[in-house]
Amino acid sequence: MDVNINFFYFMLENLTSKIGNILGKIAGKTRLTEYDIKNLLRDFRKTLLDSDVSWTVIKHLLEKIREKLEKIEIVNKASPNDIFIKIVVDEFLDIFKNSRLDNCDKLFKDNIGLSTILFIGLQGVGKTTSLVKLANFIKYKCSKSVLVVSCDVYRPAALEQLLILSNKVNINCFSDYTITDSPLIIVEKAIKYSRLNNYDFLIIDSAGRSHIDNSMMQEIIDISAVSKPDYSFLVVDSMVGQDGIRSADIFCSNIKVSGFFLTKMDGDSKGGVLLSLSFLMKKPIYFIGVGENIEDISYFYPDRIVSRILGFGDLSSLMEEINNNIGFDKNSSINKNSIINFGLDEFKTQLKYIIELGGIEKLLDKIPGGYSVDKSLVNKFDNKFFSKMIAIINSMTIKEKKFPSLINGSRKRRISLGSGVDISDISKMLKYYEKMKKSFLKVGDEKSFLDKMKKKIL
Ligand SMILES: Nc1nc2c(ncn2[C@@H]2O[C@H](COP(=O)(O)OP(=O)(O)OP(=O)(O)O)[C@@H](O)[C@H]2O)c(=O)[nH]1
Repeated sequence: MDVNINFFYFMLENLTSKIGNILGKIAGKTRLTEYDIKNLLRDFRKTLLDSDVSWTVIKHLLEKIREKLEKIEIVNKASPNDIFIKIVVDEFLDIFKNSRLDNCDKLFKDNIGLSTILFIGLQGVGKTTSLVKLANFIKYKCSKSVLVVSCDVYRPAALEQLLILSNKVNINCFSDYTITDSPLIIVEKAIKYSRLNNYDFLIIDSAGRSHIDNSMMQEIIDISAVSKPDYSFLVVDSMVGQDGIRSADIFCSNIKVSGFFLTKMDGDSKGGVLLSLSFLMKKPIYFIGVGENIEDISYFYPDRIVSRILGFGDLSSLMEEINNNIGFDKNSSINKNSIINFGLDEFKTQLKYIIELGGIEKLLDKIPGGYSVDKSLVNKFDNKFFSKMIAIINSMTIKEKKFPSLINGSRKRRISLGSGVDISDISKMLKYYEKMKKSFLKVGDEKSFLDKMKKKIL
């Protein structure tokens, strides 16, 4: 198990995080001059802009951070780096203070009678998928009965999509209405049906439009008036940047939105939209969507998003995923013996982990600075590449796997025949293995900035 930690250190070793670059400029200083602060904030502004944080939020943050930096006397062992990070993280977490809803399943577990939840949002943001994700969450995690209904009368495919998705996870979908029924009639019928059948939750999918217009808004206001939702979740696509903020503003000024469901957080989203939404709308983020599957729903953990925005990656989620998928203990320490005994069988296990965790691209997405890694480099290390290396190792004898230095030309020819790969690939694989082992040993000794940051985050 210890080897796993070293493996991730190996991944971190050659990467630089955005914040790491900024802090590099003040490393070793005992105090910050006015000039340092000016430069620090200028670089930091760029980091925030790159992370899709809106200008109003940036201005607020820079002001607060400047104030604190100017006031702070650097005492004892605290370095300007540590102080700067602490101030920034505190400010970010302050913006997310409404969103610390770790126990929001309690909200659903504690309901009495019928509760209604309304899903609203623009077309294609992931409304229907998120609605079924939440229905599934409430049914299976909170042990409550759930009915879903679509009142999108404009697109027959909308009902069909909801039916298909909800059937997949055995969630009941209300469809006892005619095509001439208006959205309000459908909602009234669904509420009546839910009450008669003692459902705990009714989740309503409203029609999405490509842009907000008056008739759409009026329809949602009317649905909201009829269904009197206990929660109205505005679904926002985290990839859309500032457009998401503008539409959220219009929704929030017209109807009572309880909070947000941010989708597609598994994509290239840099997290800034969440910060902007939280600051500008002053409403909590309840859930995030982290994939296309129904199980891909997560509570919103502010600290994880903060580390993503700052370019530290999403190490906590990554470690949790590893834990869930392969029983990895994040508290285990680096053990030199396990690195020294790191043979090709252990190497194969690491390769399998990468495949199980969704490939190198998914991993990079969550480690510090990972998103900034050259994509063409990432493409070279796709799952095909890892599977090829596994096939090579599978064609080796036990002795060869333990003592790879035994693998000479004739052994390579035999392995090449057995695994169906070129001899050059075997040499490449052995080189890669040696490099990884060396890095493990080296990183095991180092206390680099990223090592320290990793500990702070985990
Ligand atoms: N990667 C990823 N894809 C998602 C996520 N949530 C939804 N999607 C995808 O986004 C696309 C649109 O999702 P829908 O649920 O149809 O979106 P919608 O808002 O209901 O769309 P309309 O019904 O047209 O208004 C689908 O391909 C979903 O699989 C997510 O968290 N991650």
